[in-house]
Amino acid sequence: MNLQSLLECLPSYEYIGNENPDIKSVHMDSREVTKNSLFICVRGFTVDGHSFFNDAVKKGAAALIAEEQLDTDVPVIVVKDSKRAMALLANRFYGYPTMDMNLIGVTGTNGKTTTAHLIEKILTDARKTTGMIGTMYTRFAGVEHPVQNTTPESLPLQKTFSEMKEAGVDTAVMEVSSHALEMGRVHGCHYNVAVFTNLSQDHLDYHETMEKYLHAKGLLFAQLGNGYYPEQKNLAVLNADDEASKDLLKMTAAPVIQYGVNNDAEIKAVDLVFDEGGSRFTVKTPEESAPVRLNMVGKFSVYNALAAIAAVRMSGIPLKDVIASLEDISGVSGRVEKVTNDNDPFTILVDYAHTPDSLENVLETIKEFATGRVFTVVGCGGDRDRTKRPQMARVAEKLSDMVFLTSDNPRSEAPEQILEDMKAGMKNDRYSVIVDRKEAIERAVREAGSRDVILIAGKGHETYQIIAGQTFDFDDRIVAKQALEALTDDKS
Ligand SMILES: CC(=O)N[C@H]1[C@@H](OP(=O)(O)OP(=O)(O)OC[C@H]2O[C@@H](n3ccc(=O)[nH]c3=O)[C@H](O)[C@@H]2O)O[C@H](CO)[C@@H](O)[C@@H]1O[C@H](C)C(=O)N[C@@H](C)C(=O)N[C@H](CCC(=O)O)C(=O)O
Ligand SMILES: Nc1ncnc2c1ncn2[C@@H]1O[C@H](COP(=O)(O)OP(=O)(O)OP(=O)(O)O)[C@@H](O)[C@H]1O
Ligand SMILES: N[C@H](CCC[C@H](N)C(=O)O)C(=O)O
Ligand SMILES: [Mg+2]
Repeated sequence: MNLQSLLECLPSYEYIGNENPDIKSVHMDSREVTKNSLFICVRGFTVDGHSFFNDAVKKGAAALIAEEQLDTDVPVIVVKDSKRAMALLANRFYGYPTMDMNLIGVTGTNGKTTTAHLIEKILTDARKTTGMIGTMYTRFAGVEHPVQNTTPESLPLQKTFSEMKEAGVDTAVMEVSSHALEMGRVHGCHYNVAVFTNLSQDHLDYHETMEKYLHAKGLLFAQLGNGYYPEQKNLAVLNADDEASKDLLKMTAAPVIQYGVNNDAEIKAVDLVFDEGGSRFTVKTPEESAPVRLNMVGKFSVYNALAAIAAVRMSGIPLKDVIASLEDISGVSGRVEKVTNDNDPFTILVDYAHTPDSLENVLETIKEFATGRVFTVVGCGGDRDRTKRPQMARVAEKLSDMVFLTSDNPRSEAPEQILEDMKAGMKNDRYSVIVDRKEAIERAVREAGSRDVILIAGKGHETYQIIAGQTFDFDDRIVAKQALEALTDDKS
């Protein structure tokens, strides 16, 4: 595509000159620039992409997008906000790929990854060609690609959509983070369905207040088509039991369907019975009712299942098939994942709870069925919301017999300081502070007795730990298994 044609998507820009090079690729990282490409200079949180324009030109960039005039021989197109411009350019360069597929976006504080997986499972069982973008990976055409963000920046995102389109993807399911919505990463994505899981405290380091955090989530619903045209099917799926839905309802012009357990909802679970392995309930839709056996524990899993049922309403998949798919799932990697076998002396669960609300939900579920003591190994991420630290510690203490406060991903922060912040939430002394996560897990395993449950929270599927900016191999499940084996070896 030639430069002038590419630029047609921008509402305004400044470009003195009339060169019109053919643009073969678009990049936001100078290290990835190839010949005859367009390089977009982005001012980041860490570095300013403008400082790499010379490198980009040396590597073959034929034109630059920047927020200021740059001293170079190639055309420089000056825009007000290069990140916003990038979203529009990426969409145009890759041929507006989301116009040619169904796109389901899932947002909310907790449950996005899980709900997205449930939706993906229902759709693939119904023989739809699906794509998935989220915290754990980007997955389509049978291949998983590693990711850096839950929702990627617009340029890699639109590239992925175009690859999905090429691979014949009919429906893409994606997690949409509040950061992505706020920063415009999903600007220009054509959503058919937007799903809201819930809202509770997280990310206040970035959003500052719960109102602004909710506003960011609302952007997904505001971005949804308005449903005025019958051929343009759109649906907003809201959680009737979450207060925030009242605001989200006002932010969308699309038709709305609500799901819930307590309040009135079109998709409602009634007669809930919980057990150690999951739950049984009856799901009621406007047309029919049907029994469900869910093999994922806790009330929060029921909400995720209801959200998934509502999200696939427009796909035409019969409810009985939807339920069969949900009943076939025993969980998502790193979410309430059992490390131990039935004949082990106690139970070890690895879970991705990294907010006060998710930790509370998972611990309440564990407590309901635990016949022994509950031990919790937990930390908080560095360079993230500090105010959630004492809250998470408090929740852990309230619902556990013993807490091992330890490091999560300290990132650039001092682990000891994060633990100090957590300690501020503790009201009694039923806890130990063990900075090294491996040691903390080993201690919990050594101290657990028969029938006890150890919850290792916060890192779930993660296979790494980031300490002082460096990434090390670390997997809670492997460390726990090794600790358990060491224990068995000691005893024999
Ligand atoms: C705070 C934040 O959102 N940071 C994101 C941002 O990084 P940054 O601003 O630090 O980038 P930077 O390193 O300053 O680089 C600026 C520009 O210079 C370019 N560059 C850089 C070096 C170089 O040699 N050449 C070059 O051209 C970079 O490609 C970039 O275009 O842009 C990067 C590329 O898109 C993101 O990967 C990165 O996410 C980081 C990893 C992150 O941790 N983000 C979190 C806060 C986040 O977004 N989380 C949400 C999930 C939240 C949830 O749980 O719901 C998410 O969607 O992931
Ligand atoms: N609907 C829910 N409500 C509250 N907590 C939940 C819900 N679903 C899952 N959880 C808890 O939250 C944890 C994270 O779940 P999941 O990974 O699905 O959320 P997420 O929204 O994708 O998180 P992230 O923001 O990191 O992408 C789970 O391990 C579980 O403890
Ligand atoms: N998407 C979340 C994941 C947090 C996972 C936790 N292990 C941590 O590192 O804080 C975030 O980026 O805030
Ligand atoms: Mg996720």
